[in-house]
Amino acid sequence: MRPPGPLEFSVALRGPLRSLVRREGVLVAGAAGWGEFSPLPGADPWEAARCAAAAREAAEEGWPAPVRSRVPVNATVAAVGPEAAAGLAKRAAASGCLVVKVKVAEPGQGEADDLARLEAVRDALGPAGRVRVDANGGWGVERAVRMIRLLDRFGLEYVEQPCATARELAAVRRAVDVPVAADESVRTAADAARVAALAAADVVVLKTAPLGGVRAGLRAAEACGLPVVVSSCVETSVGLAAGVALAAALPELPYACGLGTASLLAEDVAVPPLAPVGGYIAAGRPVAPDPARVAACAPVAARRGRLVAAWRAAGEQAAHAGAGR
Ligand SMILES: O=C(O)CCC(=O)c1ccccc1C(=O)O
Ligand SMILES: [Mg+2]
Repeated sequence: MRPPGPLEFSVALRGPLRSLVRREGVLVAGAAGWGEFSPLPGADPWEAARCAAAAREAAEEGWPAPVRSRVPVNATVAAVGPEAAAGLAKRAAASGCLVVKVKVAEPGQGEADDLARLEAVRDALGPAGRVRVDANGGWGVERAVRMIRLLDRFGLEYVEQPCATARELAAVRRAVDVPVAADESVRTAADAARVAALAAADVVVLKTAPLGGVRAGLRAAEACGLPVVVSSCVETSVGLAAGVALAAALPELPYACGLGTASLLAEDVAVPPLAPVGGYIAAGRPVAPDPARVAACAPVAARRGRLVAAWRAAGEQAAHAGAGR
């Protein structure tokens, strides 16, 4: 039987994560299963090509064998007010997830907002909880050093992408005791090696879609020789399965992964969603879209066809560039 053609989806987030309010893309089927193509808004054509390569790998090739049966995950808290942040952290803890990543350095907010949010999350989790922060490159070096020292009152597991560039990350890392994680600074295996060569990070965050797939993620981990955290781009459960496959195949996995993001979407294409139970996502569960859910997640009529066209263009670009290979 011929696999169904690419299926378009458009789903809102329950609340904004930075400027991200909606995720759109296509689900593609192949001999190995299902892949998701959903580059983040603002992805350049090369990144979109790597996203297409990741989707093609998922659909056509499948993934390397897992070396663990389950993947620990963190909960993700957007730059919301302290009451809302405490509520989310309590829900995470009650579900068995004691690691929470908190967004900081939100444009338009100040130090007091970050401090209040961190205090609320720390109080909600209690001493057994672990808290990490993600600035998405929003601080300069001086501000980062100052904020990291202030926020470390609440005990930071690490600080993700405090500044925009790898050189700035290195300067921050020399000045603070809190481990530094590189996210936006790593979109290729070469980037991962450069972060390591610059001593810019203690931890590298890897995302399967912008890297070009699970195998590309394994190569990036090897290229840097640093501990890695696998994180999502807030994909549907089909895309999250690739992140789980990477996390499950890595030789070492010392940190909880940012893959517990199905709950950030208002709707999903799979039943049940690929969500954590007791703080872990089971590895190796094949995820296929549910036809009724896909129909419910279809883009409005006026926008149909646009996402398939983007997928085809990115696929051609990937074939030329050898993305993900
Ligand atoms: O890592 C997590 O906890 C969730 C994923 C996340 O934060 C994220 C989601 C979409 C785009 C960027 C990011 C990011 O880590 O910066
Ligand atoms: Mg990040």
